[in-house]
Amino acid sequence: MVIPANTIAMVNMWAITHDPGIWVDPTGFEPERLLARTGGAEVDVRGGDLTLAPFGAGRRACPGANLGLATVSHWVAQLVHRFEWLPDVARPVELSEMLKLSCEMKKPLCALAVPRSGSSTT
Ligand code: HEM
Repeated sequence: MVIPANTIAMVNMWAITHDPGIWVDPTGFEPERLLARTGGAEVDVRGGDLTLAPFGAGRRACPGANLGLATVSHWVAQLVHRFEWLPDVARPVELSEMLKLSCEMKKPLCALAVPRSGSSTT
């Protein structure tokens, strides 16, 4: 195969992360599949394992990966700790996807965040 000069080539991460040859039930929402302690796979998300590379890999991999992992974990922990999350009946969760430059949710994810009693929201 000849790839013409100046072609912009992109890795199809969606196809890799939905490959049934790698993932059991690839479209199922099972975050625990990535936790070794719950029987999931031990995946190096920092680019050492191309079955899942949210920060890219190789020379141009994300230099902010460690900061990203620390801050996102912190935000999620704070949001779960400080709020109770309830479904928004007017806007139910719909997991359909839409392919743009990256894969996005077709409909925005909406939920009601209710401060937990005794928890300061500042
Ligand atoms: C969860 C958070 C983050 C995710 C998922 C993410 C993901 C990515 C991805 C996929 C790339 C492209 C890698 C490639 O081309 O192979 C990238 C590049 C990059 N990221 Fe991040 N990133 C995150 C946080 C950050 C943070 C916190 C910083 C800076 C403080 C940062 C700075 C950069 C820079 C400068 C590049 C370009 C690297 C280059 O082209 O050489 N990222 N990121």
